[in-house]
Amino acid sequence: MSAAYIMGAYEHPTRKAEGISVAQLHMQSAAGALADAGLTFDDVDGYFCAGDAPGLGPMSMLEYMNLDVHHFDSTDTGGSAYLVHVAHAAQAIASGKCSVALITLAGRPRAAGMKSAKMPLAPTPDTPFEAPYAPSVVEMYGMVAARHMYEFGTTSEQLAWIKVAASHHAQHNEHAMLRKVVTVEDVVNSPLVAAPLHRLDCCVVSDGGGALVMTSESVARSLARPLVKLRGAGEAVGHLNAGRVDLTTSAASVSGPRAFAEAGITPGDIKYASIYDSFTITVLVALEDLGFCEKGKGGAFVADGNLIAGEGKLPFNTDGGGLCNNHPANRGGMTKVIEAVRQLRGEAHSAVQVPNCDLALAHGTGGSLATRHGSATVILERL
Ligand SMILES: CC(=O)CC(=O)SCCNC(=O)CCNC(=O)[C@H](O)C(C)(C)COP(=O)(O)OP(=O)(O)OC[C@H]1O[C@@H](n2cnc3c(N)ncnc32)[C@H](O)[C@@H]1OP(=O)(O)O
Repeated sequence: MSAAYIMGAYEHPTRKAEGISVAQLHMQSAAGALADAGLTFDDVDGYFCAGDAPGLGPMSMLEYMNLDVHHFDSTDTGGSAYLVHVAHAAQAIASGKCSVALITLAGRPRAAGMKSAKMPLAPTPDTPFEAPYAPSVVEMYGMVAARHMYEFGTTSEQLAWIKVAASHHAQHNEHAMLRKVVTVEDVVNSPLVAAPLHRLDCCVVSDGGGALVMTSESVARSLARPLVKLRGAGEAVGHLNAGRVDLTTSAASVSGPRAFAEAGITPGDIKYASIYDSFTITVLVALEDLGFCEKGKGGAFVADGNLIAGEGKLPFNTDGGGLCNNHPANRGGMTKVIEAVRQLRGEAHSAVQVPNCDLALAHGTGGSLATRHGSATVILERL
């Protein structure tokens, strides 16, 4: 496959979008990413969005943004969709369908008063055993955490370290929703939302958006921005219903190895990792499944600050992640790629910038690990 590069990245600064529509958030994010790349709306010939886009997805947004594209894609795998889009944009660029691909995300659940952790999941054909109980998403992840504790002895304190690390990073992010540094005690003493997960084990509810611009190699080399190349990508859908009960292994165990094989590297080569963090347990399971540690050893791996930039072995989510910074539209995958791009360009906050960051991983999860879910992993390289 010929090379594709992420040349523009933009995270909308708002966290509460009063008086601004979802379509406007998409468009403002797109404008930010294009300006970052040094391109304009007229340069875009490929467009990617998911179910958060208003109206009929690409049809409505192409009209709204007055884009004339040769190729579009509205694959929706929840929070992992935007990492799938990165991979699909690269394929479209490689096959000559487009040379400047725009990917956008936006939403305003906070302004709309939605607390998805407290809302019952809509019944779908693939959740026949769970739907009758009308669980919320955090209750589904609570089951995963409880099972991980039962199988491997993982503790609430170990999970709490993930929020602690995110908060250490968020204190430096002027846009982060939660900038207060928290302790393990703060997390385990916060109210239980769905046992064993506490309020501070959860991501924030935020409004906002984000966008990425991917280009062909020839366009990339004509721009005055650092070259961030897609080196490998993997995607997978996990099904955990119909009697198959393994709540502690996710589809990251498939998407991760696929991405590493394509990139020709191993987890030990990764200098920075953006890991989808709807809840602390989402991170822990992904770290194991991506191969950063053995299955069952995630608790020990994340403890004692191992994910904190400058202190631990694997700096993660240095923008504060969904746990503290931003989980726009209740879908965090886009921000995972954006912070990885900042790290590779050397544009992360100086307090959290990883020295010589040349290889980064971004991982997205969509859906619920306790049932069906989509995983997408991308490995990015700074040339
Ligand atoms: C694959 C996937 O995994 C897909 C997904 O992405 S699923 C994830 C989708 N998103 C969610 O589920 C959102 C999860 N979070 C929530 O629903 C809510 O934040 C929550 C239920 C955890 C808390 O809501 P709440 O109990 O009503 O708290 P709220 O009244 O808003 O705030 C009370 C305090 O807690 C704080 N707080 C709220 N949410 C917090 C959070 N996530 N972390 C830390 N503190 C939080 C507030 O800042 C506030 O602090 P002060 O009293 O100091 O002002």
